[in-house]
Amino acid sequence: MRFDKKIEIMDTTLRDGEQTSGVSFLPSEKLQIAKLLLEELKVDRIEVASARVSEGELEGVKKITHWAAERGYLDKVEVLGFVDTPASVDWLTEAGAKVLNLLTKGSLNHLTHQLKKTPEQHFADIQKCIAYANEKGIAVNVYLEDWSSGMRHSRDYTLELIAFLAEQNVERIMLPDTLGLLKPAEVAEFVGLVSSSFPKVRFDFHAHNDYDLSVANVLEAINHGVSGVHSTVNGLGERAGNAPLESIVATITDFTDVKLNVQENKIYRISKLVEQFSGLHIPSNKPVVGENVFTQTAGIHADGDNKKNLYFNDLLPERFGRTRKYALGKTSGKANILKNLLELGIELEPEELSKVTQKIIELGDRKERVTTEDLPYIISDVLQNNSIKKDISIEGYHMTHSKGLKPTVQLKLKFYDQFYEAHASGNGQFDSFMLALQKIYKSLDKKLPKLTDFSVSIPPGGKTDAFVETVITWDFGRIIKTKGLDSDQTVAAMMATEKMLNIIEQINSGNRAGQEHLTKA
Ligand SMILES: CC(=O)SCCNC(=O)CCNC(=O)[C@H](O)C(C)(C)COP(=O)(O)OP(=O)(O)OC[C@H]1O[C@@H](n2cnc3c(N)ncnc32)[C@H](O)[C@@H]1OP(=O)(O)O
Repeated sequence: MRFDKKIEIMDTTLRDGEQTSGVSFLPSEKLQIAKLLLEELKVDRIEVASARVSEGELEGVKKITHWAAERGYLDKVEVLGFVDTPASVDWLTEAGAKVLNLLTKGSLNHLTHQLKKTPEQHFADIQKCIAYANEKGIAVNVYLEDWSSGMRHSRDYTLELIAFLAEQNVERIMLPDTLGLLKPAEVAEFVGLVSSSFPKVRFDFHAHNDYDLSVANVLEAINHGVSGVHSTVNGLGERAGNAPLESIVATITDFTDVKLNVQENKIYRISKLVEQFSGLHIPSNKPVVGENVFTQTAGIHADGDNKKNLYFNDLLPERFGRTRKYALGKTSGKANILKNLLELGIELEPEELSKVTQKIIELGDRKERVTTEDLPYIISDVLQNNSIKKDISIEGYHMTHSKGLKPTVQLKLKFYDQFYEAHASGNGQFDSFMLALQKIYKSLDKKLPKLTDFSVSIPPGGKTDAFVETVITWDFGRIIKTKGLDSDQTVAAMMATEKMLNIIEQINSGNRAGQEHLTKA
């Protein structure tokens, strides 16, 4: 069954989302999130707090209601409150809020064991609370807490409560799967039953994700008659969280005929803001907002995309303010690398492209992570290496760096067919390495050039796991510059030094390839 009607999204990141263990938003952060949710993303309503929680919470709600009143959004800002007349309603009044989401007990189990009241007493308390809220100019929606268990185990009570509320001055009845225990088939049955039994009532469905079924359950609830669903950004919420806003927007848009007000292209921005304020990192494979979910890794996929976007589905990244990426690693073929080169505006000859591909595969085998930003460094490294003969190589090293002790390096060098080892300690690891190298060169009756400049750079973006490029300028009467590339700065410098040793060796033996690396002094 499908309903071609409008569905409201009520986002509760600021109330249920904040019930995530360890998450607490500052009042100013709550205001920023509220503004983004209502003004940019354009969700229909937001729930911003539970009543009575704390002074800080009161301050946060006041900030939001003050702003919402100026913008004409007060009826979209909701606060959860309890059946505790007059406390919660008075709290809302002080906070300037105009919509109470009243938490009633939707299962006999919760009513009997937590409130220790009879249904008659509870209904009378609810009636009193609604009347008091209305007297204060506050509209009321009603949560039936633990509604899902109620429908399973105390259905008569739960339906009686709905029938009672249908006669009260309430805007909506909200059906929470408080413990996240429903299967989609049960959502279909329970929502179908209440919406057909009470056709005039507007129902919201509130999913939890304990069995990872929140999104499927939201779709079932929509298909069986609710007029609103609840979400949180990044699926924040107690235990396994609530239905993630980003996923329900994508699935409702693609799998139902329902039209939402939400602006999909703002989803990523708010997801990152909530990630930052909550301190909870978004898993990289989280649908829609995870770092990797629009990244193709396999060479075959990039090839298919080059030919006819063969590996696209309806979840186009641009819908959510994102872009498709092609990862670089051991499963990259040339097609993946071409995609990245295109982005950077770099063109390579076919032979150069093969060499760069080979290098990226090698790095991938060593578990090194390569990004688009690393690519120019890798290209330059591969192309320089390519023209250098390797008569001299660093075969092994052991470096120490400890507090209170001088750094040391044990170095093993291959000079043509012979192996040499030396140990040295200096001012830093690279200095120790150079001193050890000097010892070996001295024993060979050879001199090292003077190091005249040393620069280190990383690709833009400031990642600590980025490749480091070290460029060293050497003076041996003539000037040469060599580069090294590695995720470790000292190793990058050692690689640049190894190149220098080979270039000088080639120049001294009259090899033209070596001459190419000379710089005019
Ligand atoms: C579905 C949900 O996620 S509901 C989320 C509800 N929100 C919150 O719980 C917000 C955070 N909670 C709090 O800050 C506090 O629990 C407060 C301020 C609400 C209450 O604090 P306290 O007065 O210290 O009570 P405490 O937390 O120990 O116990 C809860 C009390 O509320 C009662 N209660 C539980 N549900 C309800 C309800 N729907 N309406 C009224 N009272 C209720 C309990 O019976 C208990 O009362 P008792 O001590 O007389 O037995």
